[in-house]
Amino acid sequence: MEDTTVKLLGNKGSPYSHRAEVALRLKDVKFEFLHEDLAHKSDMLLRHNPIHKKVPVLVHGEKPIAESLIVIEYVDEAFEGYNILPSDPYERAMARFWARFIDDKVIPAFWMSCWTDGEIQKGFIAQSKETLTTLQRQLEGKKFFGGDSIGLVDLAGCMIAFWFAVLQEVAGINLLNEEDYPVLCRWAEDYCSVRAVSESLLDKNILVAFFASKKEKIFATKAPVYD
Ligand SMILES: N[C@@H](CCC(=O)N[C@@H](CS)C(=O)NCC(=O)O)C(=O)O
Repeated sequence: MEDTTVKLLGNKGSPYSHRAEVALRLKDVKFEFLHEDLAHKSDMLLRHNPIHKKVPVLVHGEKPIAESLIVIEYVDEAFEGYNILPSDPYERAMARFWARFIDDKVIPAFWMSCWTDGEIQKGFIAQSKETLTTLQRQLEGKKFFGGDSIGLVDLAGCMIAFWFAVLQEVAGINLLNEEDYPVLCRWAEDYCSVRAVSESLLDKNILVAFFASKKEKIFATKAPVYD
């Protein structure tokens, strides 16, 4: 008989892992969450994602799927129920465009704004403000990027909705705030209160403590630190 079990190799502290987990919860897929300690990766992770060695990896039966945005699309296509991507081809293309914009532009500029200082930081803060303003414009007149319910771009933006507040608190900056980004902040609250999302999130204080304990190392390397 064909193996149809679903396993998610993930880590609750990872926004990329969160994307995959919420996708499965939205679809009501029964899955086993296999926690990965990223300082000591399991053989299963290394075997299933030998190229990037990162979470998330979805394992459907014997088949591994890596890279969070690809996992979301796979989950949307492989399982019935909730539609994460729009059915209209143009709308799908636009959702993919904005999800990529978040990964390629919004996250890197914000991350570097947190872990640099002086003139270099000023440059990243300017970039970050521009990307957040551009993204906020996409939300005008809508509850979620996906419309009335969350979709691909909302999942892609989970780091903005939850992790950015943690990072800026630890870094001591105040980039994403109510005054400058009222629409994004309202969206962040709405996103975090969707059940599939809140069930997947760690307590914010745990994340603050985690990043605070790694602050100097991250500042020095500009990269996430897992050990
Ligand atoms: N582009 C990847 C990024 C995934 C990623 O960066 N995962 C991190 C956790 S937040 C990871 O597993 N890092 C382990 C490592 O870099 O060694 C995706 O979208 O899935």
